[in-house]
Amino acid sequence: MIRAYEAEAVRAAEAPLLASTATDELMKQAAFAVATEVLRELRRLGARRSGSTVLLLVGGGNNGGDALYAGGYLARRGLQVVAALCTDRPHERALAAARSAGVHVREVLDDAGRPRREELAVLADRAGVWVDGLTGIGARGGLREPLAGVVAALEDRRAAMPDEPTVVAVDVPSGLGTDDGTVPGPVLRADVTVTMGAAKPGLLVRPAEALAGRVVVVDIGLGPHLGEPALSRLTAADVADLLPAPVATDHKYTRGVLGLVAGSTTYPGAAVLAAAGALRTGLGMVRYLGPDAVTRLVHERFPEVVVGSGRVQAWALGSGIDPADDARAEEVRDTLQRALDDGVPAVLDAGALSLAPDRLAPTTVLAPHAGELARLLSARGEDTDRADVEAAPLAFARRAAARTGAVVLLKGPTTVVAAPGGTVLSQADGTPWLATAGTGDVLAGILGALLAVRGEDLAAGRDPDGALTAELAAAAALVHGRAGARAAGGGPVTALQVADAVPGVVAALLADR
Ligand SMILES: NC(=O)C1=CN([C@@H]2O[C@H](COP(=O)(O)OP(=O)(O)OC[C@H]3O[C@@H](n4cnc5c(N)ncnc54)[C@H](OP(=O)(O)O)[C@@H]3O)[C@@H](O)[C@H]2O)[C@@H](O)CC1
Ligand SMILES: Nc1ncnc2c1ncn2[C@@H]1O[C@H](COP(=O)(O)OP(=O)(O)O)[C@@H](O)[C@H]1O
Ligand SMILES: [K+]
Repeated sequence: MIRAYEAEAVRAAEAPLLASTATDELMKQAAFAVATEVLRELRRLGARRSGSTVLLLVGGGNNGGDALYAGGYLARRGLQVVAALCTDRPHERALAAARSAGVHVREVLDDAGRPRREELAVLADRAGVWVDGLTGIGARGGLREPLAGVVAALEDRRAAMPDEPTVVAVDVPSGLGTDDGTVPGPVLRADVTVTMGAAKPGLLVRPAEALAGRVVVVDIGLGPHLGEPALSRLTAADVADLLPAPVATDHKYTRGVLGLVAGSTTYPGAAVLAAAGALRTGLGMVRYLGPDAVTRLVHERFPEVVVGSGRVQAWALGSGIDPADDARAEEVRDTLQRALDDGVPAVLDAGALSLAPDRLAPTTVLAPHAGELARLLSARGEDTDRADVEAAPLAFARRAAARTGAVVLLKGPTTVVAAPGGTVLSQADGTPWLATAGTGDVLAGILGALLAVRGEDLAAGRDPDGALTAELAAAAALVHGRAGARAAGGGPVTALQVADAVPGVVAALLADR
């Protein structure tokens, strides 16, 4: 599990260590890790960069201090290091250490405190690696001047350079929304982010995540002082522990039955895709409820699907259902109401999202994409649209979970899962090739199967804050993403191929357990 902590939690965890260690000891550890990554990047880039300069971009806080100490280590290793001071109050001890190690120091603000763009451009052009120590977790809101101007100038320069420099961010790319994952203004995009003590939420959710590059977490001993994470990301090992592996004494009813209300004469394929997702994930049985024509189509592909109602451990509702189709809408509403009354978990996709009552259960999963989430909240009196949700998916997933009392799985290039009890997870296991019609239906099936298989642990009030439900939703996103990547193999993929790749993904996850 990768755990991410907000700035305040990291600060609180640092406090006892700062009190008990020598002056700047933690900062030097952080700086050493930054220097190590710079050297690794230079090695990776090879001879082309070996003679090149390292440029330190130094702001006025401890983040700049990290960069200066790192520059000192690099200068002692024989590298050409230049520090561009973008502040009139650099960290004094770190600056002295950098100078005595041979770092060349340049002030790049004029007397009025504005960036000297030309001087900055010359320094930027000469350097193969930029170390971003402008701001870290101490920054509040979007970057102010002069740092906003410094970043804008550097981004302009980078765009004009034939050979882009490698940017190594200290702790977080400067300007990024560390806690909320937003991009509130100019941000210096990084290739590598060396982050101290623990990951930060903004490094694991979009749109900020996309500007952080490869994230390296440096252990500076905060572990025992950190509490509950603000956000987590499941790894393959975590998902393997959540997955349904049958045992010798199992039979189809002990493994879990999923009830599927999906597909319509307008969108018949959605039923096939959701059934495929569920069956390929592995469960006891799928019971399908839908129009005859759709049932025939499902049976052509999957004769093992059982038709008609009966006892189930979970429901998957809504894929390919038009809420304007009154008869089907009523069927979804009735089924959902019974599930809520009986404490049976359910995943609501597509058409079911707009049919959900105001309050749901923590074992109900809403699975919208950004546009659907905006509609869901708008129907509950909020004035939002898709662009708002895409700019702050973490905040919107949390808000929707709090508003509905359900777990919310917000789909996108990174999938954010928020539970009403506060658990938040984010998964980025897929490929952009998944952006094709029908893959969401497959995901609903995969998640439905996981809810059915773990139905006993979720039944009637057993997951009151939605924490397990949220983990299963995140696990479904990981399995779906990996299946997409595996099936695509670097090229196009269809939704049914994604489902067909799921057994291989499940087998690989279980084999590594
Ligand atoms: N403590 C330690 O020993 C350890 C600390 N560590 C490191 O310290 C970092 C935290 O350091 P920090 O608390 O000094 O804050 P930091 O991120 O440098 O920002 C403050 C500077 O930014 C400025 N600024 C603020 N907001 C701004 C804005 N919107 N736009 C523009 N400027 C803005 C602010 O200016 P001011 O508001 O004072 O005018 C001030 O100059 C952390 O990320 C990690 O790298 C680790 O090495 C572990 C050991
Ligand atoms: N750019 C992307 N990168 C990775 N995964 C994506 C991307 N775009 C969409 N996906 C994934 O593909 C699926 C699309 O689901 P959805 O929007 O419901 O499509 P549909 O309704 O056509 O089935 C989701 O699981 C989503 O996370
Ligand atoms: K930084």
